[in-house]
Amino acid sequence: MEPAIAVSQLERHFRNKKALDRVSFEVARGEIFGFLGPSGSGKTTMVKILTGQLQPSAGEAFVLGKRAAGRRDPEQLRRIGIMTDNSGIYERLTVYDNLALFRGLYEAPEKSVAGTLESVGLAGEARTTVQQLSKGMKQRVALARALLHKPDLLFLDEPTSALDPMNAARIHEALRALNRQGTTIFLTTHDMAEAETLCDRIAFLNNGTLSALDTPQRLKLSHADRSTITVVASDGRHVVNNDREGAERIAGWMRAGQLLSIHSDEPSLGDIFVKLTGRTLS
Ligand SMILES: Nc1ncnc2c1ncn2[C@@H]1O[C@H](COP(=O)(O)OP(=O)(O)OP(=O)(O)O)[C@@H](O)[C@H]1O
Repeated sequence: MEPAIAVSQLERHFRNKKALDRVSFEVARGEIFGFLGPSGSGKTTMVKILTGQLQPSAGEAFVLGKRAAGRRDPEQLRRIGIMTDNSGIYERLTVYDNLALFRGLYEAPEKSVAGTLESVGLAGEARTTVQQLSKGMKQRVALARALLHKPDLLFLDEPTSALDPMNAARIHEALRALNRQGTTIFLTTHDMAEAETLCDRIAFLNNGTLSALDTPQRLKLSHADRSTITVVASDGRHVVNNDREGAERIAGWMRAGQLLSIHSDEPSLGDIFVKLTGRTLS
């Protein structure tokens, strides 16, 4: 099956600034793919190119088999969903009326409004005016709008930025449910925890170039320090060498019934980003 997204040697220049520089990657159908990078690294520029809002300066990008050409293709727009921020949500309309408006544009069935509100946990707020909602709820209205027509591919630019953990978790839950039903998800974030819990694979973007692309697990394993092991015994925490002598010490704690836990020294995604780029993610 052709990939959901195929990007090859993509570049975007703004005057003398290279926002994206020879970026290549593919996103398989059914994946949740995370584009991770600090502010100004080029994440939004990539989303804009893939959703037809911006023309690339060089290279190619294909979305659901069609070239992303820097113009809005109505047929393609019906197959993708885009959630960038809350803009485009009408504050003075009710939650229901906001979605009903977009349902008309997408030619989605009438019952899709209630079903979508249910899926993002807003069924009880259908008659509430948007301006009365909390920030987290507004963000869920924006998500509902992007999901309404059951897109094959969903683009999310910082979907949970500035949300409290509870609201972020609600959005994550809705995204997982959608993904289980077959929607491919491309999300940008600078939140490592979000990338790690949600994404099948992640790409690290730094100054417009990709510096790594893999599953969170493989990235962590490939950068793990295997020379030491952390042991928690009943007398405290110990770092032992990963060798014969270390094994003897661990066996000693086990024999004495004092071993509580053993951990390999895995770096966090943030640590790996710093190691690869010399920059932090925030
Ligand atoms: N329309 C534009 N004109 C000039 N420069 C731009 C334009 N859009 C983006 N840039 C520049 O391109 C670079 C990448 O910007 P982009 O918005 O893609 O980053 P980002 O990773 O999405 O950042 P953030 O996380 O802050 O949203 C930045 O240096 C930005 O200033």
